[in-house]
Amino acid sequence: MKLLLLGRNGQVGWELQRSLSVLGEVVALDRGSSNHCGDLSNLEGLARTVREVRPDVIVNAAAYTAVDRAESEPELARLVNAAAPGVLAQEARQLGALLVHYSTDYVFDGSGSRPWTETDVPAPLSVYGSTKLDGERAIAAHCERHLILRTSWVYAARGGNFIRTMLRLAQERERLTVVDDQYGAPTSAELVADVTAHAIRQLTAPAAGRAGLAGIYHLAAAGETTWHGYASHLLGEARRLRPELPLKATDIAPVPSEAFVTAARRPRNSRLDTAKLREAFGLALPPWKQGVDRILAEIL
Ligand SMILES: NC(=O)C1=CN([C@@H]2O[C@H](COP(=O)(O)OP(=O)(O)OC[C@H]3O[C@@H](n4cnc5c(N)ncnc54)[C@H](OP(=O)(O)O)[C@@H]3O)[C@@H](O)[C@H]2O)C=CC1
Ligand SMILES: Cc1cn([C@H]2C[C@H](O)[C@@H](COP(=O)(O)OP(=O)(O)O[C@H]3O[C@@H](C)C(=O)[C@@H](O)[C@H]3O)O2)c(=O)[nH]c1=O
Ligand SMILES: [Mg+2]
Repeated sequence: MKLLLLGRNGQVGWELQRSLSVLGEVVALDRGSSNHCGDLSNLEGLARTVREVRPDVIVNAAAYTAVDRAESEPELARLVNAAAPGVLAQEARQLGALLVHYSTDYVFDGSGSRPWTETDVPAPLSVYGSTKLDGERAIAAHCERHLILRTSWVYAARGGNFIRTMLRLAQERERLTVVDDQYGAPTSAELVADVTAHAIRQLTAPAAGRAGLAGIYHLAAAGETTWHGYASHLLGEARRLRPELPLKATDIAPVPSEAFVTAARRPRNSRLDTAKLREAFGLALPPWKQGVDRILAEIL
C-alpha cells in the first residue's frame, strides 16, 4: 500500500509519520518539499502531486490552524482548509484512493451541554471553523471513499499548543487568567495518529462491508474539562514532575469567555460524542489526563 501524507511537520503529521509507517510506503510532504509540491495553497501543484504519486490512501494533516489570525486572513484559510481538500477529494476519486482528513470541534456553535454527535448541525462561530466545515463538505461532495475525523484541543510534545503556551506563560507571569466556561477534551496528536492508522487498516481490508465505514467520525480523548481545568492540571503536574522549574504562576484565575478577549469566538460546548467511532472501529479512547501526563513527562 502507498500512502501520501500532507502536512508531515504539524503536530498530527509528525505522529502520522510514525503510525502510518507500518501500513506501507509513506510519501510524506510538507509545504517546502522539493520532490513534489506539498503546498496546499498551490491547487494545481497539489493535484499534480497526487497524479504523480498515485497513492492508495491520501492523509491530509495540513491545515491553516491559527484560529485568531484566520479572522483577518480568511482567503488564505479558505484556500488551505476548504479549496485544497476539495482538490484532494477530486483527485482521490479519480484514482479510487481513500482520503483521510481532519476537522474540528470549532465547526459547532457550542450551544447546550450535550456532547455533539456526527448528525448534529454545525454552525461555526469563527472563520477557521467555517473554512474547516467547507472542507468537510467539499470532501463529502467529491469523494465517497473518505474518512473525516473531527477532533479537539490537539497537543503534542512538539509544535504550538496550549500546554507549551501555559508552561511558557507560567514562567513569565505570577498570575494567569484562563477561561473556565469552554468545555472539551484535550486530545494528543499521538492518539489521533494511532486511531487513524487503525481506521485505515480496517477501511482498506479486503473484507466485505468496509465501504460502510466511510464517513465522518468524532475522535477525542475520554472525559471533559475546561481550558482552566486543563491549565490547572498541567501546571500542577509540571510542578510535581519538576519541582525545580521556575514556574512563577501561583494564581490561575478562572474567567468567563467575555473576560479573555480574542479575535475569534470559540464554542463553549466543544464536547464530542465518540460512540460512533468506538463502535464502528472497535476502539477504546483513553481519559484525557493520560495523554497530557505522558506528553508533559516528554516535554519536561
Ligand atoms: N490543533 C488543534 O487543536 C486541532 C487541530 N485539528 C485539525 O487537525 C489537523 C492537524 O492539526 P495539527 O497537527 O494540530 O496542526 P498544526 O498547526 O500543528 O499543523 C498543521 C500543518 O499544516 C501545515 N500547513 C499550513 N499551511 C500549509 C500549506 N499552505 N501547505 C502545506 N502545509 C501547510 C503547517 O505548516 P507550517 O508549520 O509551515 O505552517 C503545519 O505543519 C488539522 O486539520 C486541524 O484543523 C482539529 C482539532 C483541533
Ligand atoms: C493563552 C490563553 C488562552 N486562553 C483561552 C483562549 C481560548 O478560549 C482557549 C484556548 O486558546 P488557544 O488559542 O490556545 O487554543 P485554540 O487555538 O483556540 O485551539 C483550537 O485550535 C484549533 C486549531 C482547533 O481546532 C480547536 O480544537 C482548538 O484546539 O484558552 C486563556 O483563557 N488564557 C490564556 O492565557
Ligand atoms: Mg491557537
